[in-house]
Amino acid sequence: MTEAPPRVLTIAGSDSGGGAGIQADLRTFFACGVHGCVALTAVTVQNSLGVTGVAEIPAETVAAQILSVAEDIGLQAAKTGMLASAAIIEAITPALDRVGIGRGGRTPFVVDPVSASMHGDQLLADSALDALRGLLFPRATLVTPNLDEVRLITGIAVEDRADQRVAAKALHALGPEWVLVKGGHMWDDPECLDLLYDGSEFIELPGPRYDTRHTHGSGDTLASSISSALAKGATVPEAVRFGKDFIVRSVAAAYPLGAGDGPVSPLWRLDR
Ligand SMILES: Nc1ncnc2c1ncn2[C@@H]1O[C@H](COP(=O)(O)OP(=O)(O)O)[C@@H](O)[C@H]1O
Ligand SMILES: Cc1ncc(COP(=O)(O)O)c(N)n1
Repeated sequence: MTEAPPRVLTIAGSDSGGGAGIQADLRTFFACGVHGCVALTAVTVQNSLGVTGVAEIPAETVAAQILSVAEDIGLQAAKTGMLASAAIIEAITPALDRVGIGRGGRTPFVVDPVSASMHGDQLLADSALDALRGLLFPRATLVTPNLDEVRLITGIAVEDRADQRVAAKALHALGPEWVLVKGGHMWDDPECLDLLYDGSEFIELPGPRYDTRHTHGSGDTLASSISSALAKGATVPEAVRFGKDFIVRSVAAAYPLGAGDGPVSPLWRLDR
C-alpha cells in the first residue's frame, strides 16, 4: 500500500463545457500529484460561448461538503472559485473555521474571487461582494484577483504596472496575508506580469503573453496549481512561482473547442 498524496479542496462551480471551474481544478490537481476534493457551489450551463444558466447548490450543502471531507479525508490546502452568492459565503465561513482552513488555522487557503466568466457572465452576485471582502479576504493566505475583480473589489481600474502596485496595496489592506494581482487582462503589456505582495515586498512574476483566445480556465488552473504546491509544503512565493510556470505551460498547450474559446490544458505533461 502506498501513502495518500496531499489532499486539496476546491470550493467552486461546475462548467458543463469542462474548461473551467471544478473540471479545470481537478485536472490541475491530478497533474500536480495531489488528491482533489470538491465542495460544489453551483452547476453552470456553459460551453465555449458562455454561460446560459446557473443552479445554485443549497448553502448548507456546500458547508456540509467541506466538513465531510475535512473531518474524514483531511486537507493540506483549500481554494475557492465560483461562490455564487452571499448565502454560500456566509454558510462556509463557520465551516472553514471549524476545520482550521485559512488564517489562524493550519490549512493554507487560496481565495480566487471569481466574479464573472471570461465572456462577462456573472458568477458572483453583486450582493455577495461585501461578504467576499469582509468574511473571506481576512481569512485568506493568498487572494488571486484578475483586473476585473480588482475593479469590483477596490474600485481601482488598473491600466499599467504602477496601478497594479496601488491595487495590491488596497487589496492587502482588506486582510489577506498575500495578494497576487494577475496581469492577464493588462492587454497593452507584452508580458503577462503577475504581481505578488505581502504588505512589504513586491515580487514581479513576468511571463510570455501568447497570442491566443483559448485561455478558458486560466485563473482556475493558476490558483489550483498554487494550492497544490502549498499542500506539498511550499512557501507562498515558491508556490506562486510554481503556479506561474504551470499556467504558462498550460496556456501554451491550450486547444480550440466549440465555436468560442477553448480551454488551457493542465495536462500538458501528457502525450495526446
Ligand atoms: N495569453 C496569455 N498568455 C500567457 N499567460 C496568460 C495569458 N492570459 C492569461 N495568462 C496568465 O494566466 C493567469 C490567469 O490570468 P488572468 O487572465 O489575469 O486571470 P483570469 O483567468 O482569472 O481572468 C495569469 O498568470 C496570467 O498571467
Ligand atoms: C464554473 C466556472 N468557474 C469559473 C469560471 C471562470 O473561468 P473563465 O474566466 O476562464 O471563464 C467559469 N467560467 N465557470
